[in-house]
Amino acid sequence: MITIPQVVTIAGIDSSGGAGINADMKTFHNQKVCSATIVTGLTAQNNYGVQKILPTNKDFILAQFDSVFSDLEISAAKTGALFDTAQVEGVIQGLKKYKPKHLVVDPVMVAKGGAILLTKEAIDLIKDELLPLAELVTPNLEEAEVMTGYQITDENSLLNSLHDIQKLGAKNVLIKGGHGQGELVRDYLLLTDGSVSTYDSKRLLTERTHGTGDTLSSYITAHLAMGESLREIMPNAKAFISEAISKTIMVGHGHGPLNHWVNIND
Ligand SMILES: Nc1ncnc2c1ncn2[C@@H]1O[C@H](COP(=O)(O)OP(=O)(O)O)[C@@H](O)[C@H]1O
Ligand SMILES: Cc1ncc(COP(=O)(O)OP(=O)(O)O)c(N)n1
Repeated sequence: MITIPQVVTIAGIDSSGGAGINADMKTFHNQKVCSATIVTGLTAQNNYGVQKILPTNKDFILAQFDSVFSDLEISAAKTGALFDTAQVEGVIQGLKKYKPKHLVVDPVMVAKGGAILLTKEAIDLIKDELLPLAELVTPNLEEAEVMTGYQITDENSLLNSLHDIQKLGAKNVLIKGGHGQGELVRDYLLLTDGSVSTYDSKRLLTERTHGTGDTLSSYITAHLAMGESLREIMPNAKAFISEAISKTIMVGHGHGPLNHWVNIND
């Protein structure tokens, strides 16, 4: 008998397969954890952008929580696109009921093409009630600015943002630097003990970065389920995302998807 860590992604489906639940499941499979899904919405989406959104209703979200948690031994969960207050409420209720050991909140707000994946009202609910449940929250630079209400213009304001987001209740905070400038992409991690670590990688000059945030947060979730610490996970997570971006697969146009086959036979 083989025992495999079991995780769940609570997020939206991307019809083109590059982001959302689709990217999460490919990453989980790559990292050899077994993934369940709680679908918060469907998107008619491709690498040009998001054409249409159909959120799932709250009762159906709760029904999926009951189905998944009454059967599987879920040791880690992650959230992605949550769309509106009804979906966020359902997710908070489900998480409070089943209390997964590890929770990563990826506060997805806007897709690469500019489509809004979270309403303003829902952002407040996430800040007030979802972040206090999170072991880790993983905003990109714009999401961090929305959460704090001020702009990140330099190292100082970035460090302040890490601490201010932690004050909202998330135990650990990772601000991702993909949308920044310069030759290096720097991610900043603030841990519960107050220490800040930075993780650099070469900025890969490509538009084909659809689903980078989902892939990073699901990689981290998979390794939390395996019992690793964030300090152990982060260097490997950065190496994985760089590989998945650099070994380009030519699928679709615009912001094409990542290569989730990298290192699969290791
Ligand atoms: N062009 C790039 N080259 C290398 N790494 C990148 C690049 N863009 C994003 N990343 C990495 O991908 C992860 C997701 O970052 P980011 O793009 O900021 O998030 P999101 O997809 O949520 O907007 C981070 O670890 C970041 O460092
Ligand atoms: C259904 C769905 N969920 C999330 C996203 C955004 O994915 P993310 O990895 O944060 O970033 P992009 O690089 O794809 O914007 C999405 N597009 N669709």
